[in-house]
Amino acid sequence: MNFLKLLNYVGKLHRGTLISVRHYTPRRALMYVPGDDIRKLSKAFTLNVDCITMDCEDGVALNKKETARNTIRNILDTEKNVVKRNYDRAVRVNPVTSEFCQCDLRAVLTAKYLPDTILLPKVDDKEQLKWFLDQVNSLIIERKEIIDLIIYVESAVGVINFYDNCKYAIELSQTGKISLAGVVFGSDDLCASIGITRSSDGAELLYARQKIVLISKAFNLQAIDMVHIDYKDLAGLKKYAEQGAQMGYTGKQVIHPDQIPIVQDAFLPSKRQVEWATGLLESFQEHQLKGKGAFVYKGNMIDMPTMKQAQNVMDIFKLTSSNV
Ligand SMILES: CC(=O)SCCNC(=O)CCNC(=O)[C@H](O)C(C)(C)COP(=O)(O)OP(=O)(O)OC[C@H]1O[C@@H](n2cnc3c(N)ncnc32)[C@H](O)[C@@H]1OP(=O)(O)O
Ligand SMILES: CC(=O)C(=O)O
Ligand SMILES: [Mg+2]
Repeated sequence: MNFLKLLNYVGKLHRGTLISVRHYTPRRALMYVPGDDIRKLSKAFTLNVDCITMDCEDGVALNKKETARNTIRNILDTEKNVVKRNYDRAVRVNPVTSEFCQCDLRAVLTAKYLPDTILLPKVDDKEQLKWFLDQVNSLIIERKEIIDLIIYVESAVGVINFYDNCKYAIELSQTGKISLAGVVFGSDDLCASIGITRSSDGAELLYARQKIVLISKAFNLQAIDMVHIDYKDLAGLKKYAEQGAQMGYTGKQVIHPDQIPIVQDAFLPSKRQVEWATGLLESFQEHQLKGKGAFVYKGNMIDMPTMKQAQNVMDIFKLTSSNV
């Protein structure tokens, strides 16, 4: 059996943990750019980054909210950066509970070219999602495009309601023009919501960090890990990025260009991992044909669950390597 047939075969045995939605947009690094900062916006579009998030929310001062949404609208109205690009063009609007959300949505969703993705911060409950999805669907009802939605978990209430919120957003998005694709862990707002003081090892965030990735994967959603605000600490960033990838996160938020390559490397399986997975899958198939469910590969006992882990590595590699 050749390798492609083998992959199809194991694919039938195990549909990867990742994404059963209509398409997969890699978002290893999701980079914020304040929507009112033209210099940074221009620079962002020259960078090799999976996702550029033009921000209307917390990276923008209260007295610059209008400037930010108008600047983003202008960018969306121009053809530049629309074709021949391999980045996700996203907008983070203000939360539903703010006075700005409706104006942000109107500005962004009546533009000549729609963003690929809308990020909705501070999602606490189903009522907020209902209001938001009604607004979006009414604004883009006549448009051909379908937009990805990414929601934020960043409050005590948001963490508690997270499962129900995901379920509800998926139900609602099945009938509309916006489709839930992922979740962002907003660790800084969560610290503020709970009264957390950050430590160097992040132990105080572990429960929420694990709960968010667990529930996201239960719904086949992308999970995007926390921001590393000490943006000059690239060693610390690498450690947290690799840890997030090990935990099952599919990407991480970044705030500075220097953070991009470290994060994008961490969320793409390495050559060594791909070789390990490829060899394991081949060996698994050979042993299956010989009637052996458990065997030894590189010193470890392998059976079906390890084969599925190897398949995950290959799934992530195939889904994200298109952007490399
Ligand atoms: C918790 C949250 O909500 S996180 C999301 C909200 N926060 C943000 O969006 C912050 C985004 N980041 C930033 O604004 C900036 O990186 C800061 C304020 C942290 C540091 O900014 P600076 O002091 O300008 O950084 P620095 O001088 O190292 O920048 C180097 C170059 O990268 C550019 N740059 C820095 N950050 C960004 C960015 N996020 N996007 C695009 N370009 C950027 C700078 O403009 C500069 O380019 P230039 O020399 O051509 O002007
Ligand atoms: C990224 C973000 O919004 C937060 O950490 O609160
Ligand atoms: Mg936040």
